[in-house]
Order: sequence, then C-alpha cells, then structure tokens
Amino acid sequence: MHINQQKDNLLPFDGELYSYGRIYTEDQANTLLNSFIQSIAWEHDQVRLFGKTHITTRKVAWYGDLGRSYQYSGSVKQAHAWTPLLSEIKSQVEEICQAKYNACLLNLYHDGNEGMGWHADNEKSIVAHSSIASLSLGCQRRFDLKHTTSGKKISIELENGQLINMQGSIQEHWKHALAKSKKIKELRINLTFRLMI
Ligand SMILES: O=C(O)CCC(=O)C(=O)O
Ligand SMILES: [Fe+2]
Repeated sequence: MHINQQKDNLLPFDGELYSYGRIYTEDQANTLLNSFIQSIAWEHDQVRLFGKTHITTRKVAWYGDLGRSYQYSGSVKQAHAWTPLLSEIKSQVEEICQAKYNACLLNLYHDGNEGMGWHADNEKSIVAHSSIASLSLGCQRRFDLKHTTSGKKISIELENGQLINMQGSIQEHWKHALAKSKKIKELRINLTFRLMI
C-alpha cells in the first residue's frame, strides 16, 4: 500500500475533501476489483424519486456490522456481514483517514452510461460531519461537486485505487455526482465507508 500524505483540503470553503491519491498499485487495485466483482452480493438499487420507485442499472451492495439495517434513498437496506477482504480494506482506510467506519456501500457502474446524480450523503442515519471515505477501483471517472448556494463547481478525476475522504460540513453545503460519459466502456466499482448511527 502506498500513501500519498497530501492532505490539502480540495474545497475552498464549507467542508472538507481530501485525496490520498492512489493507495494501491495498478495490479493490487485490479486484483481487488476482480475479487469484488465476483464475491460481492450485487443487486440492482431501488431509488425513490418524487414518490416513484425506480430500479437502477447500476448495482449496489451494503456491508456492515451485523444486524444493522440502513435507511437509504427512501428504502431500508439490510447489511451483509463484512467479508474478510472488505474488513481488511476497511482497516487500511481507517488507518489512512484516521476515522472509524461501521458500514460500506458498494456501487458498480458497468460503463459510462451509469453514474450517480446530484446528492449529498446527509441522511439522518449517517453520523453528522463524520468521515465518508471513498475508494475507487477500475475505470477512471469524473467526480463533480457543486456548492449549493454559490453554485461553485469542482471536478476531480477518480483513478483506479484512489482514496478520497469527505468530512466536516461538506454534506450540508455541497452536492456531489458521478458524471456519465458515453465514451467510457469499462466498469468501475466504488466503496464508500461510512459511520452510521
Ligand atoms: O461512485 C462514486 O464515486 C460516488 C458514490 C456516492 O456518492 C455514494 O455512494 O454516495
Ligand atoms: Fe454520495
């Protein structure tokens, strides 16, 4: 594991966003990607928008401490127990971000036709201002942030093996999205480690 100790806040105001760069080599990241593709209990997500339930083409899975369920996007999700591999990655991410997590949401984007719309991870079930660590595996994708009142925008490219950390008041003042792109034909997996109430 390689850790870039760069700890500059990438946000100009109203919250914190850190990038630790690529914490795994290309080979390590590809190995992780392949084992997660095969071993995670992927399912299509259900998202409630304006009172209607939509089934996403993007796939998701929740893992966490046993016996937990989470309110997310208008429905209740039951967490699977940590796998040994996920548990190991969680410990490494905790060490790097100097934070504790009890849940992980995994997202699988088959290609650039799948993304995630503007949102903030500000649900009541998430401990306010806690760290949300996001690990990217696979194809590089653009991550956008938009300040809710000023409209200021920031974009960062998330590379294979890259770790970022959102914390502090970011979720109150900024929304984020994973941009779609017709040009992208490859798969990406994202893991967000969270601290739930
Ligand atoms: O895939 C990503 O990088 C973003 C995921 C995300 O924002 C989320 O799971 O809440
Ligand atoms: Fe998010």
